[in-house]
Amino acid sequence: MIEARGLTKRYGSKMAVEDVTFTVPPGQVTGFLGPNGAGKSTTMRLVVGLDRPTEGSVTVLGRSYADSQAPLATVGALLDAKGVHPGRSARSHLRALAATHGIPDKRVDAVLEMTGLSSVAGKRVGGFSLGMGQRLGIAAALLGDPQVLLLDEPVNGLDPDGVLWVRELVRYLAGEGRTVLLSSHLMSEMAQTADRVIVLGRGRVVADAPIAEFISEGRSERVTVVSPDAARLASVLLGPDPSPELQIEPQGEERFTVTGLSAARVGEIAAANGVVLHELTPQAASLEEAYLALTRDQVEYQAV
Ligand SMILES: Nc1ncnc2c1ncn2[C@@H]1O[C@H](COP(=O)(O)OP(=O)(O)OP(=O)(O)O)[C@@H](O)[C@H]1O
Repeated sequence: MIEARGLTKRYGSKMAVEDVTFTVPPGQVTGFLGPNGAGKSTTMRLVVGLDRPTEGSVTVLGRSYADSQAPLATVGALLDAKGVHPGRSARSHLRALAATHGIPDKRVDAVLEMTGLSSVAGKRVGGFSLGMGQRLGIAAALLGDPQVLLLDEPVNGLDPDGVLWVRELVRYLAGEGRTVLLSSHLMSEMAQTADRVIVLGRGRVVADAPIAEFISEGRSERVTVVSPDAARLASVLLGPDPSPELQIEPQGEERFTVTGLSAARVGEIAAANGVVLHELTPQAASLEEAYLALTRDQVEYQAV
């Protein structure tokens, strides 16, 4: 469990994180989302004590990280995969890290195996691809067999197999009762990995909810309709006095989308009016749509 209460971090006049309060529960994967510069990395650094909050507090398993007796066994973090000496091998990097934290060498071999790096463990890290570097960062995060994992953009640079591997790994770890906080800009991946999401915008929490609730909130159902009699059906659906929630967007001569009516209702109205339907497809809202709608006004660096 991670608990942030009124967490605030100012760099000079720049407010990176402002009055952030959230709980990351154990046994689940929590996605951490937000536009560039929203404050995700700063928050993660505050969790592991790499930075001190200007105000507020954050605890991991009920204690501040600085008070932790065995920090690597409490929190495993992937925050910057580049912080490794390029001349060292993957194994010697992990062994050095293990030695300074009193972790036995056999755990190094176990995490090399878990992250698929056993065959390249003796190679210089400087020659690693971006994806191999990410795997090594994840191996280091797992070294202390931690109860809490913080992974900042873990799938960055991974190929599709690697992305799937991270998804299965974090789901497995959460299934064991661990706390997992994961940031990513890949929304489709996040939708398949996370149980809940916390969204930051300009340093503040703008959403904190189970993923299904976050996706469905405030978004009405959308239905794609294809009919050889599309124009007539559209005007029947609208009726003489259309409600403001009902929207019809033409997409060519025979196709349109309806917002504000269920697929069942559209089908019933079509049947009652003798309109032939070739397609009637409810469109599920996506995490990406929900995220973009929420963060439209929260973007710090916007292209003009
Ligand atoms: N050491 C620092 N000194 C000054 N400003 C900083 C520092 N670290 C972060 N910031 C600023 O704080 C804000 C939040 O940055 P942060 O890196 O936490 O965002 P982020 O959500 O992780 O973004 P990204 O998705 O781009 O990684 C940004 O405006 C950033 O420029």
